[in-house]
Amino acid sequence: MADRRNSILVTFFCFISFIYICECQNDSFTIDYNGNTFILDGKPFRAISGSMHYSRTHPYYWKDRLMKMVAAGLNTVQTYVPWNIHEPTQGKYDFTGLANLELFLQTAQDVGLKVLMRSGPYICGEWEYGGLPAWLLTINPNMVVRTMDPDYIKAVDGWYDVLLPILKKYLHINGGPILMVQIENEYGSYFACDYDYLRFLYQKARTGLGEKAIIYTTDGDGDAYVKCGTVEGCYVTIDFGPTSNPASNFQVQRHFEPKGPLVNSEFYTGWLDHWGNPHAHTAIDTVCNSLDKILALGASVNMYMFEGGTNFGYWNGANAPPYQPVPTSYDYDSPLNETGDITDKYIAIRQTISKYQKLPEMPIPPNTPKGNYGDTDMNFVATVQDALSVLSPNQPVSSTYPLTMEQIKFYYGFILYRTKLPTDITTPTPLITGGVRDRGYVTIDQVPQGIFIRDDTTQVNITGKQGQYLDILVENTGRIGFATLMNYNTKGIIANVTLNGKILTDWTIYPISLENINGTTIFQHNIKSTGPKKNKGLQTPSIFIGKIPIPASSDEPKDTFLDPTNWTKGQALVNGFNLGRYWPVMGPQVTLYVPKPVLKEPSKLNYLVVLELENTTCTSSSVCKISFTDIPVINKIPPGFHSNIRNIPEGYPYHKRV
Ligand SMILES: CCCC/N=C1\SC[C@@H]2[C@H](O)[C@H](O)[C@@H](O)CN12
Repeated sequence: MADRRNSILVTFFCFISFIYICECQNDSFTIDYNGNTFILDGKPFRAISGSMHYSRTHPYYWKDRLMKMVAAGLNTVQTYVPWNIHEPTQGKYDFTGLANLELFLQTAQDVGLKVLMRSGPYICGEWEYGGLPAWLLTINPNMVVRTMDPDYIKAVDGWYDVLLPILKKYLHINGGPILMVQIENEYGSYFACDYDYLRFLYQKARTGLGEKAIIYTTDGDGDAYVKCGTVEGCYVTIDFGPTSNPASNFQVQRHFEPKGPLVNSEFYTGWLDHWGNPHAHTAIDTVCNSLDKILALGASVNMYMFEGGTNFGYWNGANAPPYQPVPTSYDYDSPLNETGDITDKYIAIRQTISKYQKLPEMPIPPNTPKGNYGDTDMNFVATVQDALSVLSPNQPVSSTYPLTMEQIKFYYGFILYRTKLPTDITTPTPLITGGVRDRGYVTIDQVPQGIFIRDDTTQVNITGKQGQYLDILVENTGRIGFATLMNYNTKGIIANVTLNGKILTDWTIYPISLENINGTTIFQHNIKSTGPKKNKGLQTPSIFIGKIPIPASSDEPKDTFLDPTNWTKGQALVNGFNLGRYWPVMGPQVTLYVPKPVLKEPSKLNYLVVLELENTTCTSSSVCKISFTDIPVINKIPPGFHSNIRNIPEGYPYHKRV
């Protein structure tokens, strides 16, 4: 009898122990330093990951892109948290629309992807100011970001108090999809090498995320980079592209992590663009041959980018020196193109992965249909000056000398500086400024005189009469997001303006909000304008509006592309959604991506609003056109280049990246 009781007790104990072990292994993610691998829920895990930035894809399409990543054999998605989209003004937070972080994390979990979370506060990524909020510059324009600068640290501390509880909730060890959290970004590439700053971030993250969370860093594959890029407690990972030898690259990681999983956090499938340079291109074979070697080593790898997406609005960043803004398209020549379509690079990468990982038994989700809507008649509304009642409805700022955008707490897009000519100027006279960031469109009583261009044109010769308006419409084309010049990022007019050597004073400053213009406001305000004036090959910066001719059909609207060919440079908004900047004369990007969800069904009016800064074929009396096409062009060969970049021939079922 006693034996029977004991055997039942032993069986029961074994059962309880088994349950306990299983429970402990569920919701666990650890590093096995002896096995050189991650352990996920008790089993070895190798991340096959791709980068997609939620702030660069319309949330309507997040699931589409993530499902395509699953279909390619990926088990993980990597993404950045852009601080500036979440805290647009200090102490005010936004987690909606493109900034809906929790929806993105929930969607990733729903499709079965784990997440590598890059929490910042700095993220680089060719994003505006590397993700840092521009209001930092109002606290102290001489702030040295990414250091223990007290003003910077106070702002980071406040932001992490908001962000970390969200990330903790979504950690895998708490039932969410996040496997591990990166702090900072390639910090070893930054001049400061401030270990106290890294320790602050690490301690803040450790406290906020808990003892079990894996916190890591990413740096370029060089000992000097990693030495300044990481700190005790963080797991070291590196990044390198497809043209080097993975085995030797990983030796750098091994210098700092003798044991543990090999991780390439950014395996470049393509590269970034700058306005005026040819579209980046990395050959498919180059990418796949190197990926094959990385996978053969048993390493975890994140493909940067897997889907690049778009810098909507004013969110593009810039590099320097020389100052080079990044285009609206963040296509990155990546496996999923800017609009999330399958490319032949996707097919080839999927094939490579299939050698190491059983592909899911699911069809590859199809490309989204594209709408070819033809020409939109664009009607002249007003010059910027004549539309100020709508574009800048609040009281303008008056100042003896020009103030920066940050000084008037207006951070992105356009700002108009106005003063009056102090005397008659009968012969062309030099108007000079050493500090317009980044392009300044000069008019005298709305007659174009020329353009100030950062790092290029600092003098414009003007003529005019005493008392006429001297206007400078300044475009902030994106804050620098990499290296030392990040600390020189104020925008607008940042130095005095002189006319014939004399400092001009008594300025009136108008922040410009293009979102205020739509199909009703222009009638409500009964804007009157004498029409753009033309001079020196330029015309007064002007607003145009048109109704997009979407046919009445049950399968409309669709994704489409705005083609501003015959226009020069400006900004485009559809139904108030800021698509981004266009600059077809410069390239490589010509068309702007219009995601389907920003369009209304055909029975309703879809308005296109354009600010054209330089010139068009139309005037106030003639209607001009902008077409909506189903074929993107982002690889125009820019002036002065004779690149061998091949056009992307269109083809079903996917776009060819040859
Ligand atoms: C040679 C410059 C290296 C700077 N690092 C870059 S340029 C493209 C990518 C993205 O910016 C990414 O956000 C960086 O982490 C690494 N990287």
